[in-house]
Amino acid sequence: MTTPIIVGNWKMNGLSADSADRVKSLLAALAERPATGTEIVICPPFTQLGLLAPQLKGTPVALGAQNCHMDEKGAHTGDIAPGMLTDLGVSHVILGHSERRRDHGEVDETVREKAVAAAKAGLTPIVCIGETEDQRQSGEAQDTIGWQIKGSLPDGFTGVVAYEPVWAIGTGLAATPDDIKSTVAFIRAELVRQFGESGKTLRILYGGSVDAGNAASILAIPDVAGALVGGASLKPDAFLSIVYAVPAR
Ligand SMILES: O=C[C@H](O)COP(=O)(O)O
Repeated sequence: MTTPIIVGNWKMNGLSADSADRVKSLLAALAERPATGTEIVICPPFTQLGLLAPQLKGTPVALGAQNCHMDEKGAHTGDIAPGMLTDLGVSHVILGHSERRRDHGEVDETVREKAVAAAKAGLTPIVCIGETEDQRQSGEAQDTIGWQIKGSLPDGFTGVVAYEPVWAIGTGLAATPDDIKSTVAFIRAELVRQFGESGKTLRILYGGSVDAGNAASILAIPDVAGALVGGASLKPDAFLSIVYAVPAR
């Protein structure tokens, strides 16, 4: 059976005090009302990982990072190796987020190399794919996603795929359930084409303006295993509403 997964991507938000408070609120609520059977991951900025790791140890909330390098160590100023993340107790890493593709020239090939390195270090890679507004308008959404799947996911990939239409990120305009359903069906077919049997079980998340109001309808889509949540993950109540909106399957 597929384990649902809700991932909170804090992006470049969080100082020591507010991060610790946010986690405290999450843990207190989950102690009152456990979300048994759902994997919950929060991905704060690198600067908070070491501080939050002890707070999260032994709790139902796992710790993720927002990026990593593809090398184990070396002369890469300002970068973080996968082993440095596991060393802190990090278990997941987001790779190829469209904001990194946009701001840092991240391309499919580097995402693939990072996914290999992350998995080798014992991290679960969460690889992001999704079309821009221009690609959508020009009818290239599926081609784009198809190429990203081929280019970003390495042989033997066992991580998580996050479908995030770029135009839906941070805009308050989530894709409609019908659109998500058809795109996820396309992604599933591509995964099966690329990986055979194992492509049938890889988890696919949706991300892009998921909030407390739309989570239930998005998470009810049969092949959507969860959500990658940005803005709403900064508000414990909203994030928890999304966690609790995961349907029993
Ligand atoms: O990683 C998260 C996504 O980019 C979605 O962000 P958002 O929920 O703020 O639209």
